[in-house]
Amino acid sequence: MPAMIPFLKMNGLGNDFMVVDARAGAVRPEPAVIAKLADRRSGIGFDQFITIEATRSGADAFMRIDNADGGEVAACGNATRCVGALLMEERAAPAATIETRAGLLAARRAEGGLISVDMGRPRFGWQDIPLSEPFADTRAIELQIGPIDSPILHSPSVASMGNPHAIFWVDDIWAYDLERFGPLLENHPIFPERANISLATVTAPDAIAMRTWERGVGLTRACGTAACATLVSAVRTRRTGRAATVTQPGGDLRIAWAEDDHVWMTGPVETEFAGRFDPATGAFARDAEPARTAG
Ligand SMILES: N[C@@H](CCC[C@H](N)C(=O)O)C(=O)O
Repeated sequence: MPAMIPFLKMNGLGNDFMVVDARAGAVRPEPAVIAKLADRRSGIGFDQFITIEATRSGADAFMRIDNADGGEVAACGNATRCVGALLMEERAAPAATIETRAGLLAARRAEGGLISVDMGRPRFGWQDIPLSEPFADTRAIELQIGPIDSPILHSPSVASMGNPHAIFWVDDIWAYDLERFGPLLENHPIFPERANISLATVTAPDAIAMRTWERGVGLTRACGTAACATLVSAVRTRRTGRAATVTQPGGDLRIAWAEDDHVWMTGPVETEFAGRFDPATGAFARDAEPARTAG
């Protein structure tokens, strides 16, 4: 009989996660098993596999993030809210600190049952994104797809929120086949670690609409770090003020770039169901009981 490990299925604005508590003992499925579990037809179906691990850093826990393709990455805004909500609920505390590969992130409860996370400082240097060649100004880099004299998409802003983002400013975010252009841009040689690709438009000085092709995932209903990267890029290019509602297909996030350079993200979390899985094979079963936890 395989050792079946409990998991929660959670989401932040429809950006969904399989969340595993590995604080009592390591749980580290092979990338192929994560990809199998992420499959929306035959598996549980999710964008990221999230592992909560013990840490000695002083934070409440370490959060490991694997994309649906099984590749480990450093940052995930929506999952940080979910894990923050779980840790706060567990401790009946108003705040939690989460260690990630992108740094220590603080989560706290906000009005209306929402969760706020300090996503840290954005970075804009070409080596920070990273890009494969120097660019002095990353507010609009030389990158285009389509005919040279009439490009379809061009001159994205780039930023790192612990992970690489490129934001193409367009008039209509639905006028482009992101499923077709996303993979081309994600894997463009200018991005040596690949990149998350967003289309964004400013709808008011404090409102942005956007959608994202996530590295290692594909089209998502929402991406927290992309929303943060887009707001700071909008400020740098004088498109918006320092706080805005960012609307994605899954709903709204409130993003604010504080004067101390930290980016705050506020939004909902939801727990969908609980289950058990075998990390060696990817076999899984959904619990009959509804999950009783955060969100
Ligand atoms: N959904 C996330 C981002 C997850 C990681 C991303 N796909 C990457 O590869 O960097 C979010 O909410 O930020």
